Amino acid sequence: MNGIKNNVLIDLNGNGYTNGKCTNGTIYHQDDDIYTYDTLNQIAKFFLDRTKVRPKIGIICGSGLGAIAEMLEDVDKFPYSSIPNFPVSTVEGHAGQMLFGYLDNVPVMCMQGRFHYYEGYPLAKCSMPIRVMKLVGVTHLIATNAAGGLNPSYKVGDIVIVKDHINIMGFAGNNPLQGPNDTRFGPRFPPMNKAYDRKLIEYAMEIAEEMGMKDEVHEGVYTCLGGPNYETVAELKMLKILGVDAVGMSTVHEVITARHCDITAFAFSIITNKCVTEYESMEEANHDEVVDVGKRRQSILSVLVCKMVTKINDAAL
Ligand SMILES: O=P(O)(O)O[C@H]1O[C@H](CO)[C@@H](O)[C@H]1O
Ligand SMILES: Nc1nc2[nH]cnc2c(=O)[nH]1
Repeated sequence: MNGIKNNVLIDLNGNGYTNGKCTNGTIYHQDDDIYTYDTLNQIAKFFLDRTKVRPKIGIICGSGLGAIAEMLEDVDKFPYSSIPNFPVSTVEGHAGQMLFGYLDNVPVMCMQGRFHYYEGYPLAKCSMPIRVMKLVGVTHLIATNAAGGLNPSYKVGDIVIVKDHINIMGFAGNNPLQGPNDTRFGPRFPPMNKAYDRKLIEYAMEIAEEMGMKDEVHEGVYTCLGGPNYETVAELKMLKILGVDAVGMSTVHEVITARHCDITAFAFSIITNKCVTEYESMEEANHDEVVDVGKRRQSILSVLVCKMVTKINDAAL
């Protein structure tokens, strides 16, 4: 059971949360959505006190892609509900736990479940785990997501290596960096023209070629809408004109937050559905299909993530 019931947020474990308190009496959350440096440092310390793993790479598993986390070895697991001041996952396909462990002997931390704006969390709260990653020593982010394929050449199951994004929510004045800027994380006005690391994109394309997947892997432009509804035909036609290839409801605010604090960012989408751009079409996007396609492709994506982790580590980027 998860969702919102009688104004109480219910997490995937059935715990209820109201006014920042878990209804079993434990206080899990602060009462507001401001994540100060001190609060984030406390969360980082919570992890560092409980695991010996000192991660260099942070991974975020998208919808239906939780198996990526299952490749980790010597794992320490922290359900989000056990972490002080941490939000909880309320979406199907997002287990809601932080894992620390090793991928091919490389120390990593992995979010098995992310936070979305449509769950009721402000963007800064959705992306605050990135700052926690920074504080525990992460230098590289690998963000994965499920997305609708707007580029007509994309097929369901294809992989899109994100080469750039369009921050549509930012156009409307909504940005995870809004509010007072803490220069311990980064500058007030961070550049974003090199948001997605070019070297990592090239590595990913090389890996795709080695894996014989060249035809299923593309470089593309991703955008994040607020959700939770999927797009209208007119909205998709507009996004196409803007140059968008893949449409989702995540990742952009995570990457902005990562780049602000100088974490190198890499992201890819699994195309879980084709965006419907014709009124005559009988197809409709639905989350069950999104999660199913993610699950079907997660073993190949896990290999891709694993090879990227090794490459980042070997190249000491
Ligand atoms: O971006 P991830 O978390 O992979 O999930 C995507 O899939 C869900 C919609 O089916 C939305 O949450 C969208 O953002
Ligand atoms: N916004 C959006 N998010 C998605 N996540 C998976 N598919 C889609 C889609 O078609 N649109």
